[in-house]
Amino acid sequence: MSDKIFIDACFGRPTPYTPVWMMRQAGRYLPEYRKVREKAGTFLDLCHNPELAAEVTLQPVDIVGVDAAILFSDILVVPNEMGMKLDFVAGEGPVFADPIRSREDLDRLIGGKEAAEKLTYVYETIKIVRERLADDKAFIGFAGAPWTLATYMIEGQGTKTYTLCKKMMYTDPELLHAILRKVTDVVKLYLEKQIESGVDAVQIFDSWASAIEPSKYDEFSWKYMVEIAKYLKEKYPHIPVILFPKGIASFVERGWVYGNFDVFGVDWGTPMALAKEKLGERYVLQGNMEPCRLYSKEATKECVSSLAELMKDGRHIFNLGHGILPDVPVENAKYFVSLCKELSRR
Ligand SMILES: Cc1c2[nH]c(c1CCC(=O)O)Cc1[nH]c(c(CCC(=O)O)c1C)Cc1[nH]c(c(CCC(=O)O)c1C)Cc1[nH]c(c(C)c1CCC(=O)O)C2
Repeated sequence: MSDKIFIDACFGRPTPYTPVWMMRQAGRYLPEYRKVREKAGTFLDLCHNPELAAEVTLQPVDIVGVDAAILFSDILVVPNEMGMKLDFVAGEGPVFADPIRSREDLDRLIGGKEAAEKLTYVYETIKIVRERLADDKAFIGFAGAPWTLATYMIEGQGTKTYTLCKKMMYTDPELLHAILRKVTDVVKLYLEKQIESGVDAVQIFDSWASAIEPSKYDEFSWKYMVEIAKYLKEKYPHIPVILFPKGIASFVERGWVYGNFDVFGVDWGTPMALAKEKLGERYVLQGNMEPCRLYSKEATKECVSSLAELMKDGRHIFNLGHGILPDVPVENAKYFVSLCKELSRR
């Protein structure tokens, strides 16, 4: 048993209630976040400032009452430290000025240990949070899945069609694999360093998993996530690993998911009952309320009640099925968190 119910839940141990946190819980829906963000300057300035990044990491624990803090940073600091210049353009999201289009572009990037060692501000943030976080709360570190990171590195920005990375998938798969290999090797060391700096668990976000057709998903994404998980589980068996591939209900349906990790993050497009039937004995399940339900207390209650009933035997962690949106009323986020605890109390 751990002093943190989130960690017990990740390992499927009995807990007094089902723990809850929200993806993207440190962010713009909180006025306290917006205040710190203004003081810091740009979004990247905030990521680079350990004192302020630690402050916003802790905000949702204090304000909303979640059972775990998630490191405040962004998945894209990794390619940024590999040498790709990153900007967050207001209204447009992240932009890389020099996307990868060739082997030469890739070869220019820093890899392995050298890249992982440049992320010192992240490790500093973790050390500060560790000191300030209450003993009964868990601290989650994270990274982007190699595929999701590669989509930004190749396209140069967010995309709805993924044309350039999918063109590469079918016309030059060796180059795409070389990119994924280089990113995978950095992410392994990056997460290892997060663990050494003090996080209690890690989550890998494959937010754009659904862009890949099912017969290619394993080859271009999942196997790299599983490789990272295996590396971490062999070295740190006591640290739960959570994998979140968004939009792969068809795999869940076939019970295809494999790998040595602890928690499977269920997105909002996959029915939790299906995930429970197909994967619930092998993995603890996290999720999966549709984030837009947070706009309505009635819609929130309807979902939390049915999740609590379905998962009343445990092996569950409450979360949204993707990130919280910036204009959700804070009061509704608090309501969600307290309802999850209340309705799952054993
Ligand atoms: C795809 C992705 C990104 N970043 C992330 C993902 C995977 C998760 C997901 O699918 O939502 C992960 C992420 N980004 C952020 C966190 C912080 C921790 C948390 O609270 O979960 C985490 C875990 C902060 C952030 N990352 C970003 C913000 C907003 C920046 C601001 O304050 O202006 C925050 C709080 C910026 C960001 N970062 C990214 C985009 C597309 C954007 C712009 C869109 C947007 O604004 O939401 C890339």
